[in-house]
Amino acid sequence: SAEPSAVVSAADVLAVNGADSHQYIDFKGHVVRNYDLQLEDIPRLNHDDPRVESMIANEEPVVLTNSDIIATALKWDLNYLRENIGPGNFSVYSSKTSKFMYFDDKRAKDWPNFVPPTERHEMKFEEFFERIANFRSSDTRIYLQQMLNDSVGKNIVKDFLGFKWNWLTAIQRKMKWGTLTSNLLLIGLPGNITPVHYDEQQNFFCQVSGYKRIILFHPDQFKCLYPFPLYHPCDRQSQVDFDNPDYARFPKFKEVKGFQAIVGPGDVLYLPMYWWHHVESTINGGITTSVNFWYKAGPTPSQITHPLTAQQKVAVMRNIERMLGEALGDHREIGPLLNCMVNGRYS
Ligand SMILES: CC[C@@H](CC(=O)C(=O)O)C(=O)O
Ligand SMILES: [Zn+2]
Repeated sequence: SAEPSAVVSAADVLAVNGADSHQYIDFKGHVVRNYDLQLEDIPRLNHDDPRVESMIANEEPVVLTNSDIIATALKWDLNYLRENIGPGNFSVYSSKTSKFMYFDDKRAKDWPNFVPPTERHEMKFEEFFERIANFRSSDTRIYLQQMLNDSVGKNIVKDFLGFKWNWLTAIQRKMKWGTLTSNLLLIGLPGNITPVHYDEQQNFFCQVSGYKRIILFHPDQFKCLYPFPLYHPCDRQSQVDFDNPDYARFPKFKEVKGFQAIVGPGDVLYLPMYWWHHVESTINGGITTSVNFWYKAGPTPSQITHPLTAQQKVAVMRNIERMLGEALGDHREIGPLLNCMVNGRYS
């Protein structure tokens, strides 16, 4: 893990997190949480470096620096957004901790002991702006996470149209990705954390303001990250709490190997589908604004070669869980049936 630096400004940490109990380190000038993890750096290449396309083609994460993909959004500070974002409603999540774990509330009814980790509130941008401007470390934390839609003002539309669509569309076509499903606008407080999870879409994660530290794991680390069951509200999210790992329940977490990157204004992280990622707004980087581009996967290749890739094995495991849930008619029967199938026979 990154060596804890000599001095982390306690004032920085207290200012945003109050007297929380976590240790922080200074990673390349950015104050981030200290996790006991083996992390290598993600490559950083200029966006017009010829190696970029082959890394994306090989589904290897890479940070594109000085990218002008969303150059027109670099002026999106909170004042500009308040003036131009429009009259629409925004999904703003609140959390009693620094963590904002995603959950599918439609599934919560099937899990009686499930405690929602966050609450979703609909509010106008003006209200969000006021809450952020007056945030004190004792307040409940908030995180705006809203898909850009046609309710945005004309200046935001103009900025959006100004994104480097010819580059994005060329990559989408070359990589045979599916459609662009959405652009999520993310505005968070220093110290906000999205715990480690994977998505089933290709992602260009663009940093507009502030700094985020992103920890990534290859899809072949599935066995070390113990995702919730597919039918659980927190499907695709790891059960392991990085701040307090339960090594008794999740012993292979000790062996996990990962990567990390800091993204700042103008940086774009290519985040390949099925790659696990933990996202953290640095303590000393100010309010963070990000915009992502989620693309559906392309069609399954007609020729499947063996051995299967890690991504394909994750897709196979998900299909088995999904099919068993349908066949058994009750997600609670999936574990016992799989144990019956594997214990003493394949294990
Ligand atoms: C969704 C929130 C997260 C980003 C992410 O997980 C993604 O773009 O897939 C973050 O920035 O906190
Ligand atoms: Zn994600």
